[in-house]
Amino acid sequence: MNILLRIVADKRQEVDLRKSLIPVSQLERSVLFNRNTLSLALSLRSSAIGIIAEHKRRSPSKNIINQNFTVCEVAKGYENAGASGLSVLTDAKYFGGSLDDLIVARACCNLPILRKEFIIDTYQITEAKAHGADAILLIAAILTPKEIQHFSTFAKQLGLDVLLEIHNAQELDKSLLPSIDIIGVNNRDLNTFTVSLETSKTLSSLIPEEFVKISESGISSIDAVKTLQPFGYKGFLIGEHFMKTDNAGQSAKAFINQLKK
Ligand SMILES: O=P(O)(O)OC[C@@H](O)[C@@H](O)c1c[nH]c2ccccc12
Repeated sequence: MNILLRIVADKRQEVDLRKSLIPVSQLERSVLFNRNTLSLALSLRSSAIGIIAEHKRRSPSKNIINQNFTVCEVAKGYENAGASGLSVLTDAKYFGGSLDDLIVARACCNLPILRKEFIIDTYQITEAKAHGADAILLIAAILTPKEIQHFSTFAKQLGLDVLLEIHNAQELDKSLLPSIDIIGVNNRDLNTFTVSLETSKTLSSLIPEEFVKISESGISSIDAVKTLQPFGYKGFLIGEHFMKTDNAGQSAKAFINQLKK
C-alpha cells in the first residue's frame, strides 16, 4: 500500500475513535469554536511576500526534523518574523503533531492558522475550529469531487478559509469551486516524496485568477521564491527550511527580510 493510502486508512480509524470520545455538540460549545476567525486568504492577498511558515517536528520523508522547540516559541517567532500565516501539523502518527499544538499556537500568536491535516470527515473541520484554526487543508488526491464540495462548503459555513492542495492537472479539474479560497500546488509528490518546483511552474497557468495561488513544499531558498513569483504565486508554504535550524523564528525572519530587499 502506498504511504498516502496508509495515512488515510489510519486516519479513518483515528477519526472514528475521536468521534466516539468527544461528540460534535461538545466541540461546538467550546470557547474557541465560538470566536471570530481570521482570513488566511486575505492575509496573503494583502502581503507583498506571503510566507506561510509551518510547525513540523517530523515527516515520513525526513523522519526527525526538530523536536527541540516549543510550539509557542515557534508561533511567536514566525509572527515576529513577519509571516502571513502559520501552518500547524496536527497528525500525530506520521508528523508528531497534535490538536494541543493548535491550541497552544492559537494562544501564542495572532496569525491566521492553518490546520495541516489529512481531512476525510467534517468532524475534523469542526475540531479545527474548536482548537483555534482559521483555515483548513483539503488534499485533492485523497478526496472525491463530491467530498471536496461538501467539506469546503461546510468549512465556509464555519467561517474557515479553505486551502485546496493539488499535485497535477486532473486534481485541479475536480477542485475549481467557489467555496475554495486558496489553491496550493504541492511540489512534493505525496506518494514518492520527490520534490520539483517545476510542478508549480507547470500548473500555475491552469489556476484561474480568482483563487489565491500558493506553492508548497521543498522551498529552501530566496531564489526559489523569486523564481515562482512571476508565475503568480502569492504565498509560499515553508516548513523544513525553518524548522531544521536551531531557531525557526530567526531563520524565517532572515528569509523574509532578504525577500523584502
Ligand atoms: O517542509 P517543507 O518541504 O517546506 O513543506 C511544507 C509543507 O508544504 C508540507 O509539510 C506539506 C504540504 N502538503 C502536505 C500535506 C500533508 C502533510 C504535509 C504537507
